[in-house]
Amino acid sequence: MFQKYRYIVCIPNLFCGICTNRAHSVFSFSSTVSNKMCKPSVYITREINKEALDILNEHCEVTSWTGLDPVPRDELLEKIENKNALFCMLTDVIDSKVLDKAGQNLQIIATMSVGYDHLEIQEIKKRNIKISYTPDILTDATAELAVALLLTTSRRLLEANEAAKKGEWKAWSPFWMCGPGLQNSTVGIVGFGRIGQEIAKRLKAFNPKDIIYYNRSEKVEEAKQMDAKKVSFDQLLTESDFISVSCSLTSETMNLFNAAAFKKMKSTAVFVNTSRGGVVDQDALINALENKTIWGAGLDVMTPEPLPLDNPLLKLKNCVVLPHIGSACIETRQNMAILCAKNIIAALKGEQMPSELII
Ligand SMILES: O=C(O)[C@H](O)CO
Repeated sequence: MFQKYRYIVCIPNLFCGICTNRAHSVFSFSSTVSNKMCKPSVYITREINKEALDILNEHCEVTSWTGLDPVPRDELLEKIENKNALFCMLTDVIDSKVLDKAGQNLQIIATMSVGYDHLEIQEIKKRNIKISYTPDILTDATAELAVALLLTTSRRLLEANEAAKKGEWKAWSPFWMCGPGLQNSTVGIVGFGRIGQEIAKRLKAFNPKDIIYYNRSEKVEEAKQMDAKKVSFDQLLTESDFISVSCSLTSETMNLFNAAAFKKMKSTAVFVNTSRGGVVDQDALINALENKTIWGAGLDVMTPEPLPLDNPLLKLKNCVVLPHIGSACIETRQNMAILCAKNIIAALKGEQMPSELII
């Protein structure tokens, strides 16, 4: 689309309908007057795969942060100025300060994540900036990780591996390294969206007695396949042997798992969180694990991330901590970046984005 307009000049402070820059005005000239190509600008907050970058480079002027760590705040505030598009990660807080710095040219914020609690949605909407995210393509990878984490926690895989390495494995022993099994258990899923349903589907293969879920709305059709039943939050807490959390972080789910919630759980319960750390009151969880109010926890997400090395969660034997790797399958992450790039190009062309966040 952009190539059509080969000879254009941008004059600041007026409106450009071609390069999509709100602060430019476009005049078409004959080739003898000017051959300056005006491309929209994109800032990427991390290094991404070549396939995704190629899509962007074809149509846009791309600048990126190439450090291994997340882009420093000051760098982001400097580089976002006058950009047309922002390709960001869940590690980047996009608030009014960033948006003010970006100015009126910013048209699309594409986050390479399904979660969007790092975006100040109201501020973004107020400025008529579009938002895209990456649902669906990471569902299988995240569900797979949730199941792996549940089994790692319940069957004490890390503890057992460490014992073997440390020479604590003296002989096969009848009750050593035992943990709760899924067979005949009750599995509770909190947040029965795409990821929650896929977790339930996978866990069904382990022959639990019941699968129950807690969700704002009832998912009658979706639940049929795994014979899952909607229950109240309290019922899920009291009846579940395994609780897997896959809801998004909102004002309603913030600290949903507090001291009162852990108290209602079975002392044999295994708690697994692959959504966001904010859904858990972490001090209450530490207490519950230390006092054996619950049996164990597997966490892919926590507060803050990364977890400081002196955090008690890292010292507890009944807690497995992973560094937020839910969607970390090679192909999944590549596809997430490609989807972000496609969303940006579509938004800049004024076309429908493949995965716009509409809330
Ligand atoms: O929000 C997301 O995309 C996930 O947390 C990434 O693993």
